[in-house]
Amino acid sequence: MTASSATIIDRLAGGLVVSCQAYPGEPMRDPRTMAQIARAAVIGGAAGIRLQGLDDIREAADLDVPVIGLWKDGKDGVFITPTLAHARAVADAGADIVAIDGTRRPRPDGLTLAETIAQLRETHDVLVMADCGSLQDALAAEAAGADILGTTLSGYTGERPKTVGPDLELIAQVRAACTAPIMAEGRIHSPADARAARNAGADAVCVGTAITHPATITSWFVAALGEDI
Ligand SMILES: CC(=O)N[C@H](C=O)[C@@H](O)[C@H](O)[C@H](O)COP(=O)(O)O
Repeated sequence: MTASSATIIDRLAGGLVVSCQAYPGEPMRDPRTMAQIARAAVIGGAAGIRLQGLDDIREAADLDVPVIGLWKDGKDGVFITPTLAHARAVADAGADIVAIDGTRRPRPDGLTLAETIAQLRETHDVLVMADCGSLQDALAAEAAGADILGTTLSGYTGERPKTVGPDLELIAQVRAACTAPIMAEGRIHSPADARAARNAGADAVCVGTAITHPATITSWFVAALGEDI
């Protein structure tokens, strides 16, 4: 790890990363809008920002916090920065950390996770966050050379139940078995959830929907108003 890589990890330690993503067809799906939300999150104290899509990453070039970039291609199976080519493009767009699918599933380009990380490092000086779905994924991702282990895909790959809040059990399992920094991510919907994720052993916490997806947040309130008391 280079000195600058260590600095980036240090800057995220103990902090909140805000994931700013809008989905295809949604009104806020616009790189400028996502960059504005990212800047607002930084004003609020975000230690890092997670952005999806090459244009969104480029648009946020002026942020002075580390940017975790990814490129979602597809909706099923391996779709988070699924190939080496996607990973290189995310790095070229300016991400400090490239988030890639960190599961043990076959990748579309036929490379293993270890080969992907090694070949990315031959061309780019970037950190790699492995988006994992289970302890087995995290162990394999650490062995493959990932710099950060994310719990991003817990509940989405069939190996773990989709918990109502964050998968605290998985965070604790990864803490006990791995030494790489852990990013708790996925269904962290409140400050209390974020604190619980840290208490379970996460080094940093990434929140998306509960901060940056107003359609979902609105639906939570609407559902609550529709409940009988
Ligand atoms: C599973 C998947 O595709 N996760 C994506 C990864 O980038 C995003 O859709 C999530 O919003 C992000 O992980 C943050 O999680 P949450 O929005 O639950 O705070």
